[in-house]
Amino acid sequence: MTGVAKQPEHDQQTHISKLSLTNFRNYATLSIGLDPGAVVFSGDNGAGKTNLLEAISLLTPGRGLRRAPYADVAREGGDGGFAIHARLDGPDGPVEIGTGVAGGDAAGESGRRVRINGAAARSAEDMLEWLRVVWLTPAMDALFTGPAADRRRFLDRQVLAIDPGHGQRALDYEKAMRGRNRLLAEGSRDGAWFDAIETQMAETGVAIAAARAELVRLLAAMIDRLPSAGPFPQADIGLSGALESEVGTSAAVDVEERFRQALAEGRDRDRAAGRTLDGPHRSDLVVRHRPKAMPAELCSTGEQKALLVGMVLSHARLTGEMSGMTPILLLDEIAAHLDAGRRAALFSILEELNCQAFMTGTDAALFSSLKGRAQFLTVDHGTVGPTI
Ligand SMILES: Nc1ncnc2c1ncn2[C@@H]1O[C@H](COP(=O)(O)OP(=O)(O)OP(=O)(O)O)[C@@H](O)[C@H]1O
Repeated sequence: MTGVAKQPEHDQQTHISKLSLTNFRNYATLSIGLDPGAVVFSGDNGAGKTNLLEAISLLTPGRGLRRAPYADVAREGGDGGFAIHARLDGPDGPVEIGTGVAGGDAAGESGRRVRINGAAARSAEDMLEWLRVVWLTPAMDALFTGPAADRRRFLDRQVLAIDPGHGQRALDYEKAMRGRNRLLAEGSRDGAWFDAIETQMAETGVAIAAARAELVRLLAAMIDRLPSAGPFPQADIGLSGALESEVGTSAAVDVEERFRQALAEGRDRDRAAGRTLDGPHRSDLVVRHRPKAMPAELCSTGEQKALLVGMVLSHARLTGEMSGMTPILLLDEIAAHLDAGRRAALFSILEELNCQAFMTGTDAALFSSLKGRAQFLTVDHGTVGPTI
């Protein structure tokens, strides 16, 4: 344990009141005070707006919203390390979270450190006891049309927000599967090794499928709460994986046994393919635009964006309800993709969610309806100050 008090258990807003960066991307040093509610970062292309959101996204486990190697995150010309420090203000008083990679850690890949109130955290997952962060970036615009791996990642990040053990489960499954793939590539016929690995894969794989199926069930119910003729359309969501559909109808032990048998029976086929062909690493998130009764990938760019915003806002609501912590939202380049009506609708939903929401854009004017209701900051190549 970290030796710090547990998370607050009531639904109240936690917000970042101060963010400090050292050698992070294009920031040598930065320290800014932040308001609760909406915060708008505006500035030219390449000024460092997304970098600020990325820093905040690294206050959760994982590689942040760009999924960048730490060596890329550390400032060019620095000592190879970086640090992010946030002061959180919430119902239980201030909490200090620090994370980063020490300078001189050549590859920067040995893992970043996390400190909570000055004490070393056991793992990055400990940060989830204090804050939840939900993001939407332009890179996600291709979520419905891009590779299934991106949708699985999107899904798993959402599961993580309601079930912090999911990250470890996914790592354990990956590790076991890589072991099996190595055996397949070697042409091994060592039945005992295969049996041991496949038992592990069945156990972790079914747990992953069950967690995803539960998330989809909860998220679907939350999406149903979006107004039916609103600016962010309702979506029908489901999972394509066989395991995910089985876990809803059979006992986990039976599904586990069937998956273990399927893996054992599929050894020859997988040996020929050179990799494991069945399992939760192949399943997909299937999304349909409900009002149009159409697969999301066939919808227009704007329709896909509106669907995505609806799903992300529903996920934020779900995270708040499940964790008891109102999540912090990161909405990169959000205004550019939404018409004035949808922007206004988004801003009022953010107010209703009562969350701290960071939004970026090159043009602060797109956020002018938030004047007096948001903090406006101008980002200028390594510095951040109030927008005049
Ligand atoms: N490791 C690094 N060290 C120094 N500078 C970096 C590093 N990584 C990225 N940058 C710089 O950060 C800037 C990009 O910042 P960012 O992506 O936050 O811009 P932005 O304001 O969101 O721009 P846009 O409006 O174009 O999306 C670029 O100038 C890039 O060269």
